[in-house]
Parts: sequence; C-alpha cells; structure tokens
Amino acid sequence: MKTVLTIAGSDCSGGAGIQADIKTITMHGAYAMSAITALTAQNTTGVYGIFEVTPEFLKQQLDCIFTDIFPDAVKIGMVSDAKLIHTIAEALKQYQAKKIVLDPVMVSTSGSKLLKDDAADALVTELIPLAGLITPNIPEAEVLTGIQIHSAEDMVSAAERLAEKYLGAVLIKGGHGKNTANDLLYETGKSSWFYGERIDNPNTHGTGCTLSSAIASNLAKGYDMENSIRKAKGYLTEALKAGLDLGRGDGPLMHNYVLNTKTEVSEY
Ligand SMILES: Nc1ncnc2c1ncn2[C@@H]1O[C@H](COP(=O)(O)OP(=O)(O)O)[C@@H](O)[C@H]1O
Ligand SMILES: Cc1ncc(COP(=O)(O)O)c(N)n1
Repeated sequence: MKTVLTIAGSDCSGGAGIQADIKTITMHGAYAMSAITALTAQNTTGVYGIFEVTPEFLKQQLDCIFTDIFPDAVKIGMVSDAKLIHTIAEALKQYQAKKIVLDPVMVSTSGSKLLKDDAADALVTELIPLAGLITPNIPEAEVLTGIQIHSAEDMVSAAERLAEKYLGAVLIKGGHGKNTANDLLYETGKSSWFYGERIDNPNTHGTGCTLSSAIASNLAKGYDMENSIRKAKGYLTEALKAGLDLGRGDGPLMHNYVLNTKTEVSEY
C-alpha cells in the first residue's frame, strides 16, 4: 500500500485541512498519516480559533512518522507560523522526503487569515523550494508574484514568474474565477491547462486541501505530474458535483461520492 503524509491544520468541522486530506487519501486507496500543525475551531461559517502545536511537538510527530512508516508522498497545507515552517523544512531535508506537494494556504474560503504576516517570508524561502509542486489559488499567486490576475494570460505570467523563482512545478488554481474552473500547470518551461466545468455549488469548503492531497496520492501511486493533476481534478469535480449540502455556510465536499450506491461498509 502506498503511504501519504499530510502536514496541515485540523478542521474540527471535517471539511478542510487534515480531515479533508485523510478522507481524500483514503478514497485514493492509499494509507494516510498526519502531522498536525494546529487545531482550528471552525465550521462552514468561519474560523473561530487557532491553537498551534509547539515546534518541538511537531518535530516529534514528524520523527515518529519518518522513522517508522516512510511516506511515498507528502502534502503540506496550513502552517501559520515561521518557527513551524522552519521545523518542517529541516525535517523534510533530514529525512530526504520525496514528492512534496505544497498548498500555500493563506486565507480560508470564509476569509480568515491562516498564515501570520511574518510567516510568508519563511514559507517562500524555506518551504516552497523543497516542493515538487506548489498549488496557489489566484489570491495566493498574486501575493507570491505581485501580479494582479484578471485573465488566463495573467495566470500564465504569474506561473512563469513563480517558476523563475522556484525549481518545482506550479499549479495555479482557477476556482476563484467567475465562469470557469480552469487550472494552469507550469512545469519545466511548458504550460498545460486543466479545463474544469464550473459547478454551480457554493459548498467549496476544502477544495484546495482536497485537490492537493489527491495529487499527492496519485504521485505516491506512481503517476507522473500531469496525470496526477488530471485525475485529482476529476476526483474534485465529482466530489463537488455530488451536491452535498451540510452546514449553514460554505459546506464541505462529498469525499466519499464513489460509495454512492453502497454508502456503508455493512452493505458490502
Ligand atoms: N465552482 C467550482 N466548480 C468546479 N471546480 C471548482 C469550483 N470551485 C473551485 N474549483 C476547483 O477546485 C480546485 C481548488 O481551487 P480553488 O477554489 O481556486 O482553491 P482554494 O480552495 O485553495 O481557494 C481547483 O481545481 C478549482 O478549479
Ligand atoms: C485547517 C485548514 N486548512 C486549510 C483551510 C483552507 O481551506 P478553504 O480554503 O477551503 O477554506 C482551512 N479552512 N482550514
């Protein structure tokens, strides 16, 4: 069985963060492990509290994982603090972690800051260079490049700018566009579009977390970058299309939509 580690924050309401990642990795038939950077008190209406772990405890979690069940791929999500970012970067180098997908989480869909102001530099200088793929959404790509993105051409310019700075591949997600949901991959000087049908569903809590952990799962299973993204986008689109409607705000995806006909283990 392939193994995937997610290093991210916990979302007690189950739609984003560690919980979305574990559901996604499990639905991909891989073994999910987690190193938790922070507990968040949040639900579909907003983020109400963040309780970070200490750098020492994060390192302890990473040591336990890497010295026992080595992950075939690693996904990194919310890491709000510079010291925690540093701890992760050092551990990934120490254990020579492979296939690192980094979702540079900055602000939640509900509008809360998930990255401290003084941590953005550490993310850029310490963690992004270790990633094989980074997956910024449009507002995150704007912060990372200083380019205002209003069109598909702007997405290409931003991806080129990011690729000049970092060695890895860049996927700019287009979910924040109005009528489209097209994502752009820029890898070794070449750009490829992943066209997605825009689904009329306001319940998009955790889309970014889900996409990046699906990509990490596919990479762990041995697919190349392009196929890993194509398959991940297919999974995400179906999970959104399934039309789950939970909570009073921006609800979660149906990660287990493939079980549509048999919804409980007891039915097998
Ligand atoms: N309404 C939608 N219909 C179809 N795909 C969507 C929709 N909203 C987001 N996506 C897709 O979800 C993924 C995450 O994108 P995005 O929402 O931009 O990231 P984030 O969750 O990090 O803000 C991308 O593949 C994007 O194209
Ligand atoms: C712990 C955690 N990690 C990431 C997100 C971002 O997800 P989204 O952009 O869909 O709100 C979140 N809300 N919570």
